[in-house]
Amino acid sequence: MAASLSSSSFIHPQLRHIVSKMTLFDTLLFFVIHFVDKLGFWHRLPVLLGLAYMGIRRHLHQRYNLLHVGGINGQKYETEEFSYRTADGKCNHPGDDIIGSQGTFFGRNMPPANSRYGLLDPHPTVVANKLLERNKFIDNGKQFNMIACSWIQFMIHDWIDHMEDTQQVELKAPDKIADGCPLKSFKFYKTKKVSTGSAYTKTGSLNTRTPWWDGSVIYGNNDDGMRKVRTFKDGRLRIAEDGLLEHDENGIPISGDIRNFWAGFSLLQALFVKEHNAVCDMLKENYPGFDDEKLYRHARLVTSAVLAKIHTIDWTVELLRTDTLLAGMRINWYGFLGKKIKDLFGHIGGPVLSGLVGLRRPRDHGVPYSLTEEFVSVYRMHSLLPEKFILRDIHSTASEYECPPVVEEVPMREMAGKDGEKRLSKVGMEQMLVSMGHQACGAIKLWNYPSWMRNLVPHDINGVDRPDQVDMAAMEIYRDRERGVARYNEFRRNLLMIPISSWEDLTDEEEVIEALHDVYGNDVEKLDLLIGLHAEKKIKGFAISETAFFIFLLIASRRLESDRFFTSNFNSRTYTERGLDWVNKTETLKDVIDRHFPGMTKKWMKCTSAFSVWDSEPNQTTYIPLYLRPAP
Ligand code: HEM
Repeated sequence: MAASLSSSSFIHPQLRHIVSKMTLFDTLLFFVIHFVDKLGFWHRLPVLLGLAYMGIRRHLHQRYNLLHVGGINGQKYETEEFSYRTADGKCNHPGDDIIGSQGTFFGRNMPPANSRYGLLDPHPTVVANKLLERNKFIDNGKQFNMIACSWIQFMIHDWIDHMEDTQQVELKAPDKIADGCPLKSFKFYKTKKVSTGSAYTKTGSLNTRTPWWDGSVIYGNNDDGMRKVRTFKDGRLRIAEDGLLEHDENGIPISGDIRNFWAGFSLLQALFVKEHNAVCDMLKENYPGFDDEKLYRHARLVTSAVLAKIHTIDWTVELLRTDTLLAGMRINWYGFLGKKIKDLFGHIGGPVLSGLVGLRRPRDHGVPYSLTEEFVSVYRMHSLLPEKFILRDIHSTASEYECPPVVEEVPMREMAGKDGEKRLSKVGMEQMLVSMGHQACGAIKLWNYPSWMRNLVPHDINGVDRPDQVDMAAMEIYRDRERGVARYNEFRRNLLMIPISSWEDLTDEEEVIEALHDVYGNDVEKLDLLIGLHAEKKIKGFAISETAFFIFLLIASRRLESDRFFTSNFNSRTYTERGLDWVNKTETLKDVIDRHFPGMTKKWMKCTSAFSVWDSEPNQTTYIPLYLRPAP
């Protein structure tokens, strides 16, 4: 029955072979989303129907888009003995101590690319020059500010980084375009390929960060990293007198992850060190018997949960600004019944009614937790970064909510690395935060890749400048191909999306169609993933493409539901009564800013979320309950 359904002419011919592997029930569910996709309107459905569409899609992705890479080598352990987040991410999965720890494989959301194209076809520098190179900075309007841009780098540095090989590769721009390239040739380390023992992918790559949402960006990814950042007194982390990160004798910040740091990123690290230390103080006051270790462990649990919560119900909601996504993200945390019911009765009735957080058992859908190659690729969002950072005067007499006057426009290169740290220490945390709040970040579009990143000094894992500059735009194209990430159309098919058959299916912009034609001819299969994600017509309110969103839909939930500390151990026994209370009472980044800088948002922030441009209008009150809202 399922086989005959999958050969139905209703299904796009290029999706039939994928659907033929589904169960009858899933084939029927696929029919529903495929029907809606053909009409192209899921995002215009009323909230409840939009949620149903997303629910079905997520279910199908959980069944067909989670692939484990590598063996399962871990040991059983006593979960009771490890009721805290370990330094290297071990001992989180209840049945296997290694899953999700530092140095484990990136998983996959689809088999490695089945591409007939070579690593240099078309040459990455040609793609970078003709399709990515920024002509004129395009911003994101009022939707997303520089705090939002730094936030996602902050999260990336919590979750993912590829282990490098010791061998380098050199990319040389072809003669015909070399003059237009900031670097005519450049060298970088290959991604390290490790044999996996898996049938469908002989080699894979390793994640040097712990993929759990465990705050490793401030706590480090292993024992050494953790020791560097702790004071070993009262659970607290190291922080300088001025509230910023401390630095080593070479001027490199001391924090959990310091690769490719810049002022906005290290500011967020400092803010969450403050948060951690404030949690320690609160715990110490309430539980005077706790020693340094106990205070540290509990404060880490609480702070990591605050990070995850802000990302889920504040950052993502601004990234994907629609009522359906607002409802969806709140359901992920609080469930359909909402915060009030959950606060009153606890987690009742399963993931839909009460959310993923607090589930009785972690759920990995039969595939051990990891973050995936495809997840890394859809988070290639360097176009969020502007050319200049706009520093503002917070001592001006501008009245409430007015945009404070500009003091200086600083080239982003000077805000990065050690120079950026010096700037930040002169400016101070408050001026930096208010300035970031008032500046829109870049839009994820073609021809908007930061030009200063096309000859960038990258850092090694210790935050030290590398001798070879790189053209990041070209390198990103190379990286996806090198790692066997499917090109755009294959990627869509694997995500059960309707593939494009002409450039006109991707975009209405004439200029873009012409440029795509110039680089890829008529061959839509050749289109690189990064370019497709940047060129795709966006859903109203979405700062990212729909294709990227479907990976998020799957992985954002997975980061919560697979983690013991967000599910079976999200309780007062593990977090303490007061610790859990702290998480429950913190809803947004604004709450954290208000805690550490009282008065700042009152004076400078007019909008609702600290991630939108601060002088923009607050969200309008609407009296229609969220779930009953009509189509946008
Ligand atoms: C000043 C800010 C930033 C700098 C200097 C920077 C620099 C870099 C560098 C040098 C790499 C390694 C490239 C490679 O070897 O393949 C990288 C990787 C990456 N960056 Fe950034 N980046 C910045 C901000 C951001 C932001 C805002 C995002 C937004 C999501 C982001 C997302 C990523 C991702 C997803 C990777 C791939 C990681 C991996 O290969 O595992 N970065 N970045």
